[in-house]
Amino acid sequence: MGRPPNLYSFSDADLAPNLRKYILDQQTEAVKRHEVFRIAVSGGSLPKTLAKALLAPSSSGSEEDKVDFSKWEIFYADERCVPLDHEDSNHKLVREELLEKIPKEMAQPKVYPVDEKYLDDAQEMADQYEKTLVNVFAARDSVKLPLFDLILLGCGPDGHTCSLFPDHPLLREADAWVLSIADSPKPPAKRITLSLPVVLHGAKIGFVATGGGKKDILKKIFETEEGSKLPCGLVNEGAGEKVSWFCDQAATEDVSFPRRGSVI
Ligand SMILES: O=C1O[C@H](COP(=O)(O)O)[C@@H](O)[C@H](O)[C@H]1O
Repeated sequence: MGRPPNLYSFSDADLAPNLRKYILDQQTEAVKRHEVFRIAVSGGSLPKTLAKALLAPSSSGSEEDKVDFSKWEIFYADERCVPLDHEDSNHKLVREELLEKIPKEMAQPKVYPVDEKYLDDAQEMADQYEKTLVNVFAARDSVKLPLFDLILLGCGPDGHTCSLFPDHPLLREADAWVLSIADSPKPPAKRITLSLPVVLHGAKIGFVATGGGKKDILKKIFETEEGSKLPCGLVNEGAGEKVSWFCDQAATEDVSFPRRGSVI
C-alpha cells in the first residue's frame, strides 16, 4: 500500500459540515473533469448523515459550498432485492432521508435505482444494473471499470461494506462490475453489490461510521492484521490515500491515532 487512508474523528456537530466539504470538493473536481458528478451511495446508517451534510444551508454562500444537484448522477453501491418501496430498500431510505427533502425549487439529481422487474432473480438484477453502468460510463469512454467520482460507503459491525461480506467468495470476483449475492449473512439474503475492483477504482472513497456500535470493528480494521482482510480493510489496503473515513468520537474511541477533524 502507498499512503494510508485518512481517518477523521469529529465531534457530533462537526461531522456533517466536514463531510459536506469533502463531498463538495469532489463535486467541484468532477464537474471540472467531465461536467457531471457521479456518486455511488450505500444504505444503512449513511443516508441520514448524508442528508444532514447536504441539506444544511450553505455556511459561506460561496460557489464551493453550493450543492449543484443538476450535475449529480446517483447510483447505489449496493441494493437489496426488494421492491423500491419496501422498508429494506436502500433506495427507499435514500429517497426518504435525502431525495424527497431536496427543496422543489432546487435542481434535482438524476437517480439510478435498480429495476424492480428483476426482484426474483438477483443475478439478472445485477446484470441489468451493470448494463445501466455500461450505458452511462462506457458508452463515452469504453472503459474497463466505471470511474465513480465518489463512492460513499458504510461499515457494518462485522466489517462488511456494500454487500461484500467477510470471507465471501464475491470478494475474489475480478470481472463483473455488479455482483449478486443470494446468501447474505445480514438479511435480506438476496442483494446486488458493486464489486471490490469497482470500489477500489473510485476516484475517491468515503466511509461514514458513527456511534459506539462501530468502536470494536474500527479498532480491528485499523489495528489488526485480521481486520485488514475484512472487506472494509481490503478497501483501505487497495485504495490507500484515496480513502477517507468520517467518524464520530464514539466510533473512534479505541483507535490509537485517529486524526481529529482536519478536513476543513
Ligand atoms: O446492509 C448494509 O449494511 C451496510 C452497513 O450499514 P450500517 O447501518 O452499519 O451503516 C450498508 O453500508 C449497506 O449499504 C447495506 O446494504
